[in-house]
Amino acid sequence: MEDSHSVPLHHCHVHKLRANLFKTYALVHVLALGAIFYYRGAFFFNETPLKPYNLVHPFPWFLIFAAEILLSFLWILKQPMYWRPVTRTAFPERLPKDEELPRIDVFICTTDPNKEPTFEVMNTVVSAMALDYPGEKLSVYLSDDGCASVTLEGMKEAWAFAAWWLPFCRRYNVKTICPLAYFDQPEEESQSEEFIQDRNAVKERYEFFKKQLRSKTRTNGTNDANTTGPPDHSSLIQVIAGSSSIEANKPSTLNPQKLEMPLLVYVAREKRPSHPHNFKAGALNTLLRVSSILSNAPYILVLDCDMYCNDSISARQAMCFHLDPKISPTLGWVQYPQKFHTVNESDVYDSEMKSVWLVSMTSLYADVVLVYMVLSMHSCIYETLWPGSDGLQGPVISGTNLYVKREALYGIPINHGTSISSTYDCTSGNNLAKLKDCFGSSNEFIKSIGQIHKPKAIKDIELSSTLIREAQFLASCNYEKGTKWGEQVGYRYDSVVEDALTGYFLQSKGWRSVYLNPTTAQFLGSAITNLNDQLIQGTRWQSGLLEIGLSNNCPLIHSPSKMQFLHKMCASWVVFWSLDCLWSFCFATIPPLCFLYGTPLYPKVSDPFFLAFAFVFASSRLKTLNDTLIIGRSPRVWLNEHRIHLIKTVTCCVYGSLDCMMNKLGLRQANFLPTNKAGGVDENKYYKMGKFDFRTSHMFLIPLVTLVILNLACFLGGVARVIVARNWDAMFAQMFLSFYVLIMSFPVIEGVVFRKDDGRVPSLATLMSTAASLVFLSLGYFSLLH
Ligand SMILES: O=c1ccn([C@@H]2O[C@H](COP(=O)(O)OP(=O)(O)O[C@H]3O[C@H](CO)[C@@H](O)[C@H](O)[C@H]3O)[C@@H](O)[C@H]2O)c(=O)[nH]1
Ligand SMILES: [Mn+2]
Repeated sequence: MEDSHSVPLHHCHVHKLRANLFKTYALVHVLALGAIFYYRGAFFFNETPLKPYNLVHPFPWFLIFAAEILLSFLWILKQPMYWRPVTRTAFPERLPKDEELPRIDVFICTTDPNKEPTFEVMNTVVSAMALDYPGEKLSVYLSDDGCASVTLEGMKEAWAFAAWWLPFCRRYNVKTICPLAYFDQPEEESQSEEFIQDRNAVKERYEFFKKQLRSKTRTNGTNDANTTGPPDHSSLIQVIAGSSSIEANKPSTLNPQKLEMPLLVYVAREKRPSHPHNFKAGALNTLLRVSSILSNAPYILVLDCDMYCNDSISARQAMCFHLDPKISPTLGWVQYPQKFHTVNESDVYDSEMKSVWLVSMTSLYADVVLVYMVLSMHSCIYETLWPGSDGLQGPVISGTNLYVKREALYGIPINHGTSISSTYDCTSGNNLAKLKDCFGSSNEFIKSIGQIHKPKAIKDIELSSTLIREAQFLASCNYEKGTKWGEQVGYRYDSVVEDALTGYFLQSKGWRSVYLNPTTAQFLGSAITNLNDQLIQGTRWQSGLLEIGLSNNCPLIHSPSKMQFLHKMCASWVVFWSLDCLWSFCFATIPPLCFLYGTPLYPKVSDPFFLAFAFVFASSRLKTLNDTLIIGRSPRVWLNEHRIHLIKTVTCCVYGSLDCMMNKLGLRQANFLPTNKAGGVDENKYYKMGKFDFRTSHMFLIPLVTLVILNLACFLGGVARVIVARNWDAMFAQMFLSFYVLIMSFPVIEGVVFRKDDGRVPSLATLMSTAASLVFLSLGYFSLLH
């Protein structure tokens, strides 16, 4: 052990030059911001107004100024994200021997077999079992919130297939450990005879596995009582174990002497209509408790059912950080990015979320800044959020793909370190009573806390009926009553983005995290490739984030907090993201209306202030284009990312904020509608063609189409007016912006006017939006021309 620690297990590279370049760039933009504020402010204070002030109504000027101030405030909040960019590398080959590695529990959540196809979910399960980690130290738990028999049956099939798959992966050092992904790849050539034979045998077994699952889904997938009515069932926990029949026909080469299979456990917690079940957070907390009495690993890999382990090394990479004595006392989690295997080149919905995970650190020297000031409704978020926050105190929990420390989730204060077993000793009655108030009444659970770091061989667990009964008790819906689960212990319940809430809460307690983005994608998921689900998901996120922002958990005011001020700023920007809709609505309506009615809002081309706007516009466009090209994407991808952000800002941000307000006022209950991963051929056909699929609710279409029609009308009318009045100098900025907006909105215009297929914007939505834009036009007429 001594030896293995003399060389570092990981390396952290700080990009100082880039940070400095970025700061310089930001400074120039702040100066431009100052110029713009002066230009706007002078309107209210200057006795002899500069041109074109005498032409302008104070009301739109005031609104646009307010929008710019809000925008600048939000922009400032996120700046620290770029001040210390870092890149990390792990050296798993330097880890101590396998015997010295800690145990890992894998938690996978699924909820609805109709939306989350069982075969794909089981591929996630098998891929997690196949991680390159000692089998006796790995346990995989699946939480099935749907309590569907097809899922339980699927688990048994998965175990049986894993008994073939794992030895195959180990023997031939297979890197792509998800069977679905592996067998989708072209077959490797020039392999040994033995390999080819084994691969064919495993492939045959895989086809059988697939057939079994598909037929089970057809026969009982949708007929389950629990997937139709409200959930009402007791808890069901089963340790999946193989039978000897699966060994039949297995080639002897795939029967190694020393292969331990990981423990595999199916958990469906109790659900009753009268009890809130707190969605995924509730499911994860149940898994925390159930696993504590079975395997009780100190580290937990959390996965969504739609995210499989693509490569085998992630567990060892993560341990390079968790086992580094320098950082491990405060290290809460190691976060990997979410990458997707279902995205295509054009990726019209930016399903890949390039801005969050992908944009390479090499482009961190610049950012979108004042573009917001001039660029009507575009919220072009090309930032590198997670890599950047790693340079502060670490990325927030991002739902899936993280190796988190069990202690951190239990709310155990940092620095207990070695004394955890004595602090959580339940032999003293007084102590025990206190612990029960916090963690609930299970003695077994409380005993397990003190034993987190004690070695425990999973195979030694005596899977007695008493233990299973205890696990069922831990998974019952009354267990958390009167305890601190969901408030101080486990994942938090007060937001549907439980990941961000829990992450910020832990960071405020002093836990730190790291972001690891190795070249080979460690996890791959199925991205949402239809507009409707994108908008539903976006609305849920915005509602959940604002819920955090407007509560005591808001990172900016939460106290006491061990978050640095700069980190608090960035976290606050994330939770107030939905406020983008306020300024974007102003920008989407006021400049075009003023253009139509001949009211200039921006400096003349000949005015030096014009330069400030023009500089910001051009430099930020070039910067974001550069970001896209650097990660190897085409300019078309850049355009698409703008477009989808435009759409989401005027839909998800608006409805997310409304949803949050209604939750707060008690008019609505929080809801976590899982996204549909079953996307049929028909649903994906437009995505594959690189076209938008407007088959979504009118609620989403109307604000979007209204704004586009309004901008189109204003552009046409405004240009006519400029031609007549010959004031292009004063109106150039607005004319250019309207034109830019139209280019950006082209898919919507196409969906309204040109498309004839079923993915077009329905006529009713167009009609209602036209009526709404007429209202805006008349409002503009009365306020600007009267
Ligand atoms: O009542 C529920 C609802 C959802 N889930 C599971 O939660 C996961 C995420 O749900 P999904 O429909 O895939 O939502 P996404 O919007 O894709 O999830 C993102 O956003 C969530 C927060 O809203 C995070 O928890 C996720 O990790 C993150 O990937 C899935 O495995 C679901 O099966 C449950 O277990 N119980
Ligand atoms: Mn998902």
